[in-house]
This record gives sequence, C-alpha cells and structure tokens, in this order.
Amino acid sequence: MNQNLGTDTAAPAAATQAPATAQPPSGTFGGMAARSSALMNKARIAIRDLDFYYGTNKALKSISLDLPDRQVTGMIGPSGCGKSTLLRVLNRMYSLYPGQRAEGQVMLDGQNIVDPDMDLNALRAKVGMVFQKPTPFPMTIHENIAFGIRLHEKLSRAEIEERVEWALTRAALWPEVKDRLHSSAMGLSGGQQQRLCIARTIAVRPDVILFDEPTSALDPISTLKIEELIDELKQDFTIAIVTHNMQQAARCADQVAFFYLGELVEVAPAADLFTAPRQKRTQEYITGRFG
Ligand SMILES: Nc1ncnc2c1ncn2[C@@H]1O[C@H](COP(=O)(O)OP(=O)(O)OP(=O)(O)O)[C@@H](O)[C@H]1O
Repeated sequence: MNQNLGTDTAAPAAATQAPATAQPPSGTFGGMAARSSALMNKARIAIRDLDFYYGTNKALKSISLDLPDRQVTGMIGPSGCGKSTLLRVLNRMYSLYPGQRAEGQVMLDGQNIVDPDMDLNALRAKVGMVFQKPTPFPMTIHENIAFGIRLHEKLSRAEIEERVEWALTRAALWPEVKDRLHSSAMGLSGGQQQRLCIARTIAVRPDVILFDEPTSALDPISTLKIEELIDELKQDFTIAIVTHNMQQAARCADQVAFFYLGELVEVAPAADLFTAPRQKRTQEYITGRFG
C-alpha cells in the first residue's frame, strides 16, 4: 500500500501545475506560493495529456495533473466542466460504456490506467470511489463491508471480522453500529450510510479514494463528519474530491484544481488558489462571477 510512484514515469505536468516534489519552484511564484508548494508530496497518480471522449464529444482536453501521495486534491469548476469525467477515468468506470474512450497517460505504480490491457479488478482494489448519494447494498451492515473484502482477498473468518471492525473504526462509524452489525444497512441515517460506503471502500485497503460530491445529499453535521474523516484518512490514502462547495474545497483540500469546459485552468495549493489565483477565469469563478 502507498508505494510512491514518483514522477519519473511521466513527463512533467503542465505549466499551471505546482511541482509535486519537495522542491520549491524558482522564480515563477511569490514567496507564499513557493512555501505552500513545498508542502506537496510526490505524485501518487500522474496524469499527462489526457483526452476523454463521449463518442465525438471531447469532454477532457489535454489534462496534466499530479495527485500527491497522501494528500487531498479538490476538483472544482462549473457544471459540465469535466470533474466527474476525470474521476470516472481514474477508476476506468467509463470502460463499461461503449463509445467512451480516453487517450493519454494516467500513471499509477508504473502502469497506465487507460491502457486497454490494464487489469480492472486490480485497479478497482487500488482505486476506490465514494459517490454523491450513499449507495449501501441491501444487506446487513457487516455484509456491506465483508462482501468486498471476500471479492478481493482470501482471508480467514477471524481476519475478516478484524478487517470489518478496522474499516468501520477508520470510517468513524464503529461506536454507532457495533451492536447492530447484523441489521440492515438501509436502517442507517444518510450520513451513517455515507460513512458505511467509505468503510466499504477502505476495507479493501485501496491506495487512492475518489469522492464525487460526497456530502451534497447530507445535512451540515453529517457533512462536517465526512470532512473530518477525509482529513483523517489522508494519513493513509491519496484522495481526490469533486465538490461544488468552495468552502469545502478550502477546508478539505491540500491542492485545488479548477476546470473549465474540459480544460484544467489552474492547480495550486488551496490557500494560494483561493487567495491569489493566477488565472483570470479562476478568479472570476471563485468570486462568483459565473458558474
Ligand atoms: N454519458 C455522457 N454522454 C455524453 N456526454 C456526457 C456524458 N456524461 C457527461 N457528458 C458531457 O461531458 C462533459 C463533462 O461532464 P461531467 O459530468 O464530467 O461534468 P461535471 O463537471 O462533473 O459536472 P457537474 O458538476 O454538473 O456534475 C459535459 O459536457 C457533459 O455534457
């Protein structure tokens, strides 16, 4: 888990990307940006010149972006700019749909995720996804977690029990469900269901977790819990979160990427992007002039 990829497997990211190394950039940025950039870890996923097509509609245009190891990348931008499409590339969900295709490089552990030969089962064990609407399976709380573990690993019964407890604890749900593990997951509240989905995702011990607007269906208290959880989980997992909520991006993300019409306009450490964006379009978006 969490072996560093490094950036040696791919060409450097686009000019708008702050380097995902411990080296502060020289010259180009002001002192604050340089200090913040120095906080970015090495890339866990390195995206280079990625194009994506829905049939003839090009939804992503030459995207180059690093997801730093064990840090949170926030993805923001107006509706239809390609944020969810990018997440769907990172776990190859698009492969289920004929006519959808990606070109370019998305490097993880020395392999190109968009390569047709990529082993999709292995990829989905490494890259987990949490959706907008909580989607527990109609089975018990325990089975929701154990089911995925059994699919990916051969563990003894005792090891499965241990992993179930570990995942529910990491997802900050264990104290609330430990006495009702064999009740239906459908009886949990929306916020609890979303934490169950997070537990289900981390139970197979992925390296990367993708969150697609994970709190948009939740109340403010449940939202806060999920945000705190994301902050906790980044100690062990590399995280990408798509959100329409800029305060959420500012609270959760180490770096933020702003997309517009299928292009990556700018990526920077969160504090810099929200206080000193370098691109006019970013500034217009974060000040509410469009979107
Ligand atoms: N299944 C599809 N078939 C054809 N075009 C699609 C499909 N899904 C998305 N698109 C198009 O791809 C582009 C990017 O959509 P995407 O859903 O990635 O945007 P988004 O930034 O996630 O939007 P939102 O914030 O509204 O969820 C849009 O132009 C959209 O119309």
